[in-house]
Amino acid sequence: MPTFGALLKKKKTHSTGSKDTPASPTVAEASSTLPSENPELNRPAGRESSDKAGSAVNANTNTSNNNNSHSIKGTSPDTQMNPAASTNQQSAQGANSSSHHNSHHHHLPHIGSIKSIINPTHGHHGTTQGNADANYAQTSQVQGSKSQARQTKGKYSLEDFSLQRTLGTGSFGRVHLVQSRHNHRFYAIKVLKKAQVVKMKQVEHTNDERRMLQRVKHPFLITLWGTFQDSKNLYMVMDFVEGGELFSLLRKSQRFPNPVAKFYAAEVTLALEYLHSQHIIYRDLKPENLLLDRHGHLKITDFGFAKEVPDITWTLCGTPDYLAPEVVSSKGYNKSVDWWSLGILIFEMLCGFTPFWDSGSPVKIYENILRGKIKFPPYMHPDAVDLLSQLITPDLTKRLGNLHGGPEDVKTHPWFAEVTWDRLLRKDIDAPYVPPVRAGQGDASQFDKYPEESEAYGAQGEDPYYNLFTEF
Ligand SMILES: Nc1ncnc2c1ncn2[C@@H]1O[C@H](COP(=O)(O)OP(=O)(O)OP(=O)(O)O)[C@@H](O)[C@H]1O
Repeated sequence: MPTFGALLKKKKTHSTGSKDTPASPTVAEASSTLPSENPELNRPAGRESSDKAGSAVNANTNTSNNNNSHSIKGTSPDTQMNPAASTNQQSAQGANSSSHHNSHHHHLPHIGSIKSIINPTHGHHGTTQGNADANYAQTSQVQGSKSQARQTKGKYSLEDFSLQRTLGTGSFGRVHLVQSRHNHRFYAIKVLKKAQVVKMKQVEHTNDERRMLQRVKHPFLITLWGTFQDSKNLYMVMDFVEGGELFSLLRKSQRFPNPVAKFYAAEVTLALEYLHSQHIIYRDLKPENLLLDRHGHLKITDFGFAKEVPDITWTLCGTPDYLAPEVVSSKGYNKSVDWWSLGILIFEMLCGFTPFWDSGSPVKIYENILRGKIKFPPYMHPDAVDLLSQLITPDLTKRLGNLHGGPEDVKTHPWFAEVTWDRLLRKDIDAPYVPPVRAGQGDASQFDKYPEESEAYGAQGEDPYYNLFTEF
């Protein structure tokens, strides 16, 4: 078993660049906006893009242990409000972190005292947003892949926001907490340096990220409100997911009790089911990319590797620990890779380390993946062992999720027996851990602190990459 210290570091995303097979024509730019979007601010502006992934989440329902008291009439206290919309003002206190969250701190958060998190009898006080999600859930099943894309291109500009602290950094830039100058709500803006994106051959992935995020709408996926760009950077405006990364919670907890892991795994399963129904493979599942909203529900962030793939693709990308053997050995692959990664995620949540981890060396990890031997610790529930054996299996004809029954096979596995899937989708089940955040205040205390950069955004000037990010 790896030492705990070695595991505190975040896992790096890897990519060989954009070599995917040509995906089917991407969804056309939206012809209509969502009803909640405010058309006020449709500026013909530049574009921005973002790349790579990190982790951020956001959520929108009240649960019985929700301590938020900040509802604005008629809306969820959460986000789901167009940054440009002028609405009732919330207190515009500057965001800011007070208590820095120390990821090396080993105290256990209050997740041990979970009520039966999967038990539907606990639960629920849906807010407006929660109901909106529920409505969505119902209609989405019917509509299948006919979802409407939000209009995101060139929708905002830097002047619409006041920039606050850095929430996280990635390979191409950083993510900032920002406050809308219009509705005074808080958002997260991912800033990507174009030069860095180009240098790392991630132009196609960055454009894909924007396109995929624009398309998706699901309770457990981050919402992208808009994108823009200046001569140096691409910008993506997203919900601010206040509760921090699942990664931090997991490292503090060392490992999750069986029902806690089950709760998070179930929410991820629903998100994967949805993405796959849209013919999108996610390809970068890991706790670093799962954010907790203020109520403790998950939001998957970082669509830097998400791809529309009707059939198969070949790119080597993702994070070594989580790669399926067919990716490592450069065979064509499909959505089955996400089910493999779900297995790795569940393993990591239950054990505190990934099954193929090996002194942090990607090459050794790849060897272990191809060898395919997993040691399940004795404390792992037999149902979990059975599920993981079926997810983390190199044989694509045997991998759960990739069989005839599709995601249903995963959802009906005995390990998930107590999960009431429809209620979970409505966020009608209390999360096992509610992050201690001051809701709606731009409270970034759940995020690590990062040194701020002095270079100002919004530079005018020549843009050598003007033709590469036209969708932003
Ligand atoms: N919507 C959000 N709300 C709150 N925090 C966020 C949000 N999006 C991202 N973050 C924070 O910023 C970090 C970096 O974001 P992200 O992973 O998307 O960037 P990246 O450039 O893709 O990173 P990487 O190179 O690791 O893939 C995340 O780990 C998370 O902590």
